Amino acid sequence: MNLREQKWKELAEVKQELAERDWFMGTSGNLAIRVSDRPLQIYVTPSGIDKRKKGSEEFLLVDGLGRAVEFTSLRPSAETLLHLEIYHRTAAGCSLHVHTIENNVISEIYGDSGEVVFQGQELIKAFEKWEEDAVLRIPIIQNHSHIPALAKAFSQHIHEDTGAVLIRNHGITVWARTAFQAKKVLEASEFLFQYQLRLLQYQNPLVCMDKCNRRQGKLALLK
Ligand SMILES: CSC[C@@H](O)[C@@H](O)C(=O)COP(=O)(O)O
Ligand SMILES: [Zn+2]
Repeated sequence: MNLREQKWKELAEVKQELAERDWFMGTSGNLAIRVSDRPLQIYVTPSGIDKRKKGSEEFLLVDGLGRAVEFTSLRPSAETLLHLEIYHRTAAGCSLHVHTIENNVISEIYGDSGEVVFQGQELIKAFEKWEEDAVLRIPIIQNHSHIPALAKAFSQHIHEDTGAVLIRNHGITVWARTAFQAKKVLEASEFLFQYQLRLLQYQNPLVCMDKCNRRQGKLALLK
């Protein structure tokens, strides 16, 4: 198996696992893997397709500017520029983007603070943070519809070979050295989001109800 085939297989396997988790609702999500460095080439998912589908059109090869390297009728993911920011700035080998209810709700609850912070959670170790009092900060950026603006805002938070950024009411993008590690970071992030939401529900049921009632009150006033 040559390098390209190997990278294709690696990304296809992760894609299959994320599909089994139902993390590609409504054609959302996009994935990429580094194939070569000089010149930079990555496999990325095509735009607008159902990422649960398997076959010969799961990925296309693009260059460092996001242009298809070989003749194809497929369009690269609309968010290819975000993936490229990662590969230009770090030694990451794989990047994954998914929309889930949990990552969207967390991004809305903590969006005004610009980050969601975790501490004292075992799964922080998935981010290569091993100290007992380690703090994990996941930045939350605005969801600009202009992709170059989104990519610029996103790039401000790419500092290491492993990382994660939430895009408010949109989804999460994670990256790491290998496809396996990127999947690990993604799963750990989603675990932490689910935990945090469950905790908030138990700790603040009255606050939740109050907010809900106020919102309903507002809606009633609008009618
Ligand atoms: C189906 S709307 C979601 C898209 O706007 C986008 O956010 C997304 O994740 C998938 O875009 P794509 O161009 O298919 O890679
Ligand atoms: Zn998206």
